[in-house]
Amino acid sequence: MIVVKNVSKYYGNFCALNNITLELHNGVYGLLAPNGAGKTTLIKMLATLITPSQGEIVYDGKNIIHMDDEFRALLGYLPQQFGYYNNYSPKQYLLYLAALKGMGRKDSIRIIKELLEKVALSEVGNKKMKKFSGGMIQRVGIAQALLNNPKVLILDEPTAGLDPKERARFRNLLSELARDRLVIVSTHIVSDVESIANEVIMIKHQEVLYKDSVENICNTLAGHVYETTIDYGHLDAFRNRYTVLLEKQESGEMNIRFIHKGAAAEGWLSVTPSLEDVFLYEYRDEIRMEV
Ligand SMILES: Nc1ncnc2c1ncn2[C@@H]1O[C@H](COP(=O)(O)OP(=O)(O)OP(=O)(O)O)[C@@H](O)[C@H]1O
Repeated sequence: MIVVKNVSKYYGNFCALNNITLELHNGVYGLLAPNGAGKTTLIKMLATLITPSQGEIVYDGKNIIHMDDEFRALLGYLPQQFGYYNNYSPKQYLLYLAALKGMGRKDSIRIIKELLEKVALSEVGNKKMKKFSGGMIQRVGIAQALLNNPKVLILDEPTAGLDPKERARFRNLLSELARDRLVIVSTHIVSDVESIANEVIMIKHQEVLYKDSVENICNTLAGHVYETTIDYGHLDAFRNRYTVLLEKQESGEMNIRFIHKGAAAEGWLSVTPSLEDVFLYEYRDEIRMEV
């Protein structure tokens, strides 16, 4: 079990994370927030690549910084951009990394064979990676993070650049991997974690906004999400009055999904909130700034 205890991180005077406290057990945790919210900062602290300015992170009661190599032996980490050699095959690359980790050659060959099967790359194990798709490269990245059969697997934006089919395959792989370990996946894409995360952690204004099941997070908007159809001409007024989540034009009219916390008007259909609704609502200011 990992406990993040009152952790803050400053870059100079800039506070990237403020007083974060989290308890993490086996299973998949989705770390979900827009770009710049501090996901990578938290993940790098969990991977001992940077140290908290305040507070501490403990694994089974021991500070992970003091554990040093003992913690890194338990850790598998896939950074946002991982370095690999185009001219290597997955087998060559993984053998090279295994040697760096001090693993014996015979064991490495056996483990790499199993890992390539797990990430469905056995057939291309000897092919140079320069012809691989983004999804295939990410699967090599996961294989390298699994080399030491880690108890804690941390993946930073692992689905960036993947197409929907590769994303789906990736989700299935993650659920399987989380059966007997703690998996933390950071993403700004709701659908990456919605169906597989046991809990979703959302960060806002440098603090933990939610750490809960998808269902409970969705329930924070229960009774407040509606759909309706309006004339195109009323759109601006509607946008000014309500928090619009989605707009879809259909035969000259606008289908709108929106939030309202007061009484409903006639013609509004109350709908079940989704995680996407919560994401769009909670990060509406950040998202507007990005557009
Ligand atoms: N080394 C650094 N020095 C100064 N500021 C930094 C540093 N690293 C990150 N930041 C700032 O801290 C904030 C959080 O960054 P972080 O990379 O953790 O966010 P993120 O949620 O992972 O976003 P992204 O997915 O874009 O990396 C951002 O405002 C970023 O500009």
